[in-house]
Amino acid sequence: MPMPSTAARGSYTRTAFIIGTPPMTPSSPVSQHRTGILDRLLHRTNRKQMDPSVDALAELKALAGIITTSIATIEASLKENSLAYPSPRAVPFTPQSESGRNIPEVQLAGSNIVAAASQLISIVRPPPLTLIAYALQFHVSTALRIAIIAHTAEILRDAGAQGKHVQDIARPTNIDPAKLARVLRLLATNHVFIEVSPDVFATNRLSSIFDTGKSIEEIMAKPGKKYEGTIAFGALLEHFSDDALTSATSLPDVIVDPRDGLSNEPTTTAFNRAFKNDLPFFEWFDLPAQAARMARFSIAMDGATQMAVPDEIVQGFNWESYPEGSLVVDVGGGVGSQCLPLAKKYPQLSFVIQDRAPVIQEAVKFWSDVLPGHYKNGKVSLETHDFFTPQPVRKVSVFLLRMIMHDWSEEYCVKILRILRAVADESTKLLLVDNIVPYACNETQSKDIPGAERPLPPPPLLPNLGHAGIIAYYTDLNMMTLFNGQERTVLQLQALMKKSGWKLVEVYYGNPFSVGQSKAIGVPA
Ligand SMILES: C[S@@+](CC[C@H](N)C(=O)[O-])C[C@H]1O[C@@H](n2cnc3c(N)ncnc32)[C@H](O)[C@@H]1O
Repeated sequence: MPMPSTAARGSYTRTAFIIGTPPMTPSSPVSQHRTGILDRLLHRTNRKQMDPSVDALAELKALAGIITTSIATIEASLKENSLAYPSPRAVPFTPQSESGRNIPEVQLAGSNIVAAASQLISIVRPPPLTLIAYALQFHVSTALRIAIIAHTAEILRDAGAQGKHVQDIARPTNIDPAKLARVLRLLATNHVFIEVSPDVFATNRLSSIFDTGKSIEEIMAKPGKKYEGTIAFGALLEHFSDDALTSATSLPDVIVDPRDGLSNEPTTTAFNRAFKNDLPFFEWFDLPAQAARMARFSIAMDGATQMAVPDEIVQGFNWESYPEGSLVVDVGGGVGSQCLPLAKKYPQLSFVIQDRAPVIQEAVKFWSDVLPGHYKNGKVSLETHDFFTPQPVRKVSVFLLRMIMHDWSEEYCVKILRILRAVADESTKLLLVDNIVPYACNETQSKDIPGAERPLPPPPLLPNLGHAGIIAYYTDLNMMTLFNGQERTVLQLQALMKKSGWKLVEVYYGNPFSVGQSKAIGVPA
């Protein structure tokens, strides 16, 4: 057995020191025991490293090669399209200013780079540090929320590249400047904001995303109305870093609970445990005490739509084939923001947007504002409807359900889909828009479903493109946390449709960075 190197032992000792454990002395029994464990671990590692098929340097070179080739692809494609790649310092972020990044081959090359770079980091950084960084990642989430509720992006908007001293950033909200500086420094270290000089921060492309465009005076004058009338991506980030993060802290306890861990009910979730209630998440939103959260969530869903690749909802489905008067029913449609690009691009379509009463109230405001003509002339109807009760609309061309299946466990999804199947005509299509999560390994069982087979990325990248698609795996656990729901694989979607009287006929994954916009198309079985 080869012995562990002293360098390796040294790095372990240094790590122990960093995380607050007393440094080990070679003579102490505790240190001998720990070193023994470490030795065994290292022996295993060394054995693996001696395996000729696991050559870390070759892997690093292959990953670096993928990055270099991908950058060359981006450069050539941008030149051909006479577009620029958005600089991380170009502010503000707008979906329109992303045209360079949105060219399909640039997206693909970009996703290869993200996958390769994060895989490369996982090889290069000492393993204990990588795991510590993962375990402490929740601080990035809390720091984001603090920066948002301190209105930092708005305060820094006009300061440009020079930035502002943290004393001035903290003043409007009376936050302790020393604490805010530490929060912003963590974010700047993650490339959100720039620390221009000690304690002086400037906004950048990433932080400008949660700038509402309002003045700090306007925000402070109307507390609780910050997101009204804006592209409110901050509302989405706040939902994640508040409702979801608080709930997620209870997930480990719920999973090991002998009763709740085996339940798929929407009332036994980590969210229920963390917020001490037994209501499904959306019913809890209806409580008067949660009105602000509920309003924030509706706005968040709209923000998610507006920041997505423009018109992603339009892609991967044959909308243009539907004649005048064809009816799209958006089931659990929220305020209906995903129907807006469809209504604009396909004026022949009519829409019924169904949701719970409080959401429909928000939807009335939304449509009166964004497309009042459609709302007044009945091209868009807004309807309070519980999707667990019989569907009132007939002669439906498309049942659209975006980010609905992922909120529910299988039993509930089957109920929702059977109700729609009961009123479907032969030509009715079921359009499920959600994340479709690939396995982290190669999978060939779904290859006969049109659109499901995808080219494998170049080795040694993971078959699911690793970090390039990580958000779907985060949202999968988010769904488990809040609803006992889940993001599904293509095979799981196929099974779901089969159980509820539909047949999965086509899948569209969308662009490699797509979030929640993949499509599974069903027809009556
Ligand atoms: C994740 S949001 C998606 C909203 C919208 N489809 C979108 O993509 O923006 C889920 C929606 O389901 C709605 N919902 C939850 N339970 C419902 C029910 N029983 N009947 C109708 N809508 C419901 C919620 O109010 C919420 O608007």
